[in-house]
Amino acid sequence: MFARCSAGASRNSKYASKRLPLRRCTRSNSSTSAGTPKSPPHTQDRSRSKYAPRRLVIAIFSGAGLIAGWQLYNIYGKDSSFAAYSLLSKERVSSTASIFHLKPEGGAQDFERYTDARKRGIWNVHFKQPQLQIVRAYTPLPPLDSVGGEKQRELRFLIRNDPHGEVSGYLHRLPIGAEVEMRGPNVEYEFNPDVRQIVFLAGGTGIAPALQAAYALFEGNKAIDGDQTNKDKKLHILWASRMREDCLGGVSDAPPAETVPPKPTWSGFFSTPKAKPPPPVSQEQGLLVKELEALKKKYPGQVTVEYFVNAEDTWIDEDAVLRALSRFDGKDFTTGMTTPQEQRQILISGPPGFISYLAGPKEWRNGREEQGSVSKIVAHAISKNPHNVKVWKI
Ligand SMILES: Cc1cc2nc3c(=O)[nH]c(=O)nc-3n(C[C@H](O)[C@H](O)[C@H](O)COP(=O)(O)OP(=O)(O)OC[C@H]3O[C@@H](n4cnc5c(N)ncnc54)[C@H](O)[C@@H]3O)c2cc1C
Repeated sequence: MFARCSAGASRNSKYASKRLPLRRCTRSNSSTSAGTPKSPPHTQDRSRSKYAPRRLVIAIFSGAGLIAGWQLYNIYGKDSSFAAYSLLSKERVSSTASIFHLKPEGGAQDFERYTDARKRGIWNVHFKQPQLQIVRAYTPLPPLDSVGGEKQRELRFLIRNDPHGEVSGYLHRLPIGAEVEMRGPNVEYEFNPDVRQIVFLAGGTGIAPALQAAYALFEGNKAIDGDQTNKDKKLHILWASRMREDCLGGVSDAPPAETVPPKPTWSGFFSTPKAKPPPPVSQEQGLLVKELEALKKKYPGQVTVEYFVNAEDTWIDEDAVLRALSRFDGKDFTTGMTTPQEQRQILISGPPGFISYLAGPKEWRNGREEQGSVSKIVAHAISKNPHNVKVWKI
């Protein structure tokens, strides 16, 4: 909507500036055309001198208006307008998802906005399906350490191919080199500088915001915090996938020694313990598992990951969230409820059903999507091991 307005505005101003000399030209032509009674020269001079100051004022105001309009368009309009990106490559992650690499076709200034968003928190961009004129949000993956130079100006996206989906299907059908229209960034969740420890519950492509969280947490305030403060930060990711192929070769990090508080003795009477076969470990690692492993190497002891695969009957349940909460209990947090809430956060990202299953649904109020109350698994886990923790559904 905004984009169309700004595109129109820029076109109009272009036309306006072209029309202006044309009008003047027509007027002067008509005054000299054959058959039209001519005014005596002295009358023409007088009327010219009479109108000259007014014309000058109009011209100055029009010019100033055009300049102001152009500045406003640059400041406000551009953020919501679509920019052209070209599709460089697609890397297959699994039978249903690929990582897309895109490069801006415009100048470097277009990319600065994304560099800033990366440091702030969780963000997305909109892709346009041009035939249907519909847009969908997608979450850029953070830049890889292994790439430098021009490649740092690429955007990467993990995109699931929904066989019946309008935009994801369109994107997956695009050939390499195709142009994609994108607008953004939309910063969805900005980290408070106080944040120290995060438990991230990710479902499916919700791993992309988890990787963004890692980047913003460790790299975002690096210059301000310094290396020592950065070393106190921790991120624990619980990633649930439908199939093992989505997280091939992923092995969960062991829970901390002092883990789940003992269950009430009666709990075993009412539920038969599920015997879960250990997941088959593949020597081969999926692309995203490699990225998570690289993060663990870069921040040893600070990043930990647990994998859950629905097809193997492993789920993020109350025990898993309780175990994750116990990772919060570092030396800085023994004071319990007195620590500021922003320091410890549980972030949840994935399809609406995943968020709803873990913490209750987000709610629509007055045409806006709001957080809704925190209930279900996450609320029960917090009540069993009380923490002053902020919960945010992404
Ligand atoms: C903030 C945000 C970030 C996101 N980031 C990512 C990301 O990084 N990667 C990613 O892959 N996705 C991401 N998504 C999801 C993405 O925006 C799209 O929702 C997703 O790709 C599906 O869009 P689509 O146009 O392909 O499917 P749609 O056309 O919207 O269809 C979605 C599903 O609904 C079904 N459907 C459509 N119409 C009907 C109907 N009338 N009756 C019954 N069923 C119907 C379709 O069959 C399909 O299965 C994100 C979403 C949000 C909100």
